[in-house]
Amino acid sequence: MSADVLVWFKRDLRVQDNPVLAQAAARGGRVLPLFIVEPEGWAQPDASARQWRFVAESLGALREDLARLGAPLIVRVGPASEVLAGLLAATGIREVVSLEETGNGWSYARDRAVAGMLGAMGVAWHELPQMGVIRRLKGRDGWAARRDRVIRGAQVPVPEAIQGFDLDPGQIPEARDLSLAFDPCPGRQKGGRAEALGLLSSFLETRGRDYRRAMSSPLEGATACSRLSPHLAWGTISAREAAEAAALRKRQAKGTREGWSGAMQSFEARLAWRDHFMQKLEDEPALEHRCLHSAYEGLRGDDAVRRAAWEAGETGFPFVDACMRSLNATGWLNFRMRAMLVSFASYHLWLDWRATGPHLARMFTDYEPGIHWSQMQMQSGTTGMNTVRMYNPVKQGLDQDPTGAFTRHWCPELRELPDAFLQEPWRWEGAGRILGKRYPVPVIDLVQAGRAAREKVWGLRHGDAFRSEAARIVEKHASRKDGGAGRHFVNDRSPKKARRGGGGAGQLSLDL
Ligand SMILES: Cc1cc2nc3c(=O)[nH]c(=O)nc-3n(C[C@H](O)[C@H](O)[C@H](O)COP(=O)(O)OP(=O)(O)OC[C@H]3O[C@@H](n4cnc5c(N)ncnc54)[C@H](O)[C@@H]3O)c2cc1C
Repeated sequence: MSADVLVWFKRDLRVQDNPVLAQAAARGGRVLPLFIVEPEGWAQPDASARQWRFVAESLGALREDLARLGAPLIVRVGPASEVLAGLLAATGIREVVSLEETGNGWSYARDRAVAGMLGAMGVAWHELPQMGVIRRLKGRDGWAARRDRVIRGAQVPVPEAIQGFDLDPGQIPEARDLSLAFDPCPGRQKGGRAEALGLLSSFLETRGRDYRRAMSSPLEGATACSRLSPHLAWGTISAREAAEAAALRKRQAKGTREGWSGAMQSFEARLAWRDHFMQKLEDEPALEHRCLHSAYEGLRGDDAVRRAAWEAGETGFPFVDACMRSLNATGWLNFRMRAMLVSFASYHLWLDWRATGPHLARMFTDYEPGIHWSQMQMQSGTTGMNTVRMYNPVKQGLDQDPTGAFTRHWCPELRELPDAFLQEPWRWEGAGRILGKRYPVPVIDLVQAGRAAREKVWGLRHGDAFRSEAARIVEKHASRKDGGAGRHFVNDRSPKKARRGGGGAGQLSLDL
């Protein structure tokens, strides 16, 4: 029997490889494709105008794609429960279908409220699995193989046509309509399916060849990385589409010596990390707010002055400042530079990851709660199971920006500094002309702050109680050797101790 269905688009803003749309169309009745702009969600501390603008562009493109199928996207502004209740009452629809969302705490609470409301109305809500993340997972054993099966599976075909409802499509609001704070981002990536496809093909045709070598360079990484992250975060392209294209590229490159094979292998691995980290938040939503290992609770605090300097790219450490200014202006940074910004804030500035995480979340156009909060904790050393990695920003600057071109571009105040002193201007004889005048004096003493952090962190990583809690965390969240390659597909634990079931109390990797 055919039935009318409301399709609630969330972070799956595409018609291709979209099981939600396909399922609704298969019911044979009319389809109401809906996106709800929830002002309360956009008022959360992790949301920003740059993210909204990306979403708004993606909604415009989705609206056109859906219109071609026969039913343009309906956009409504308001609390999800109210919008859904109103449309369901007006149309008589009795079924809602959406993807399972692994979002922040706010969206989790919103979904529970919606489930209660739909249940009370007697409306069925079908939430479909979102690719590699598995809801109500019993344990990590076998997870990677299950994830791989979904990602390597066939794409879901686009429905040939859908029949919609005669409703006002509604305006896609501007950032100012949502009272979002001023957020200039001249280098922001654009939203929309065509942008995603363009990035995928240029990555696979040319840009990705040097992926392995160049991904950690602040200059080259912006070109050599896929730049698909905001598109994957908002679903203008599916992870399965990206993985399938990468696998095809790998097959085409077989036998050639062009480096594509290795590049694609690394790219596929990162697509798997995406699901792996999102699975952690799915399994433990509290990790957005609480240290995974309780021993780290209350260890650090907030310091408004240090945090403001860090957020503005005014810490007096040129490479840190260049990375932050670049992020603020473009909405993107490569993995290593993100990790260094967090490590510097958490260890040298001794700031709690919950104080620094919201700024980074807002600055990332690609903000994806499951990756973000897992990584914030990992790079702050609060998981209890990962190698503690403290980056030295001077060494990182010298290693990753050997010519100083990136640092000078984002910190033009330092242009005249000789290369040898660019990352440590305080050591230069002419420092008095610049420091405290055009460029800040360092906010901390790097050596002392590093030593103090090391001692505090070391002091905690001992004892049976620490180890038994760490072992529980490894059991629940760590990768297993079951992804097909016979090894951990992501190195997400301290290897020695974890292997013995002790939970990785040992390693402190210093980058000094
Ligand atoms: C503190 C911190 C916060 C982060 N927050 C986010 C976030 O909010 N959203 C986000 O998409 N990524 C986040 N990352 C991971 C990573 O930095 C970005 O995914 C990557 O830089 C995006 O660029 P790209 O699309 O060109 O990546 P590529 O290198 O081309 O990788 C392809 C895709 O794989 C996934 N991926 C890549 N690296 C990782 C990783 N280390 N962990 C999980 N997935 C990965 C992403 O979906 C990415 O788009 C964070 C990393 C750190 C250290």
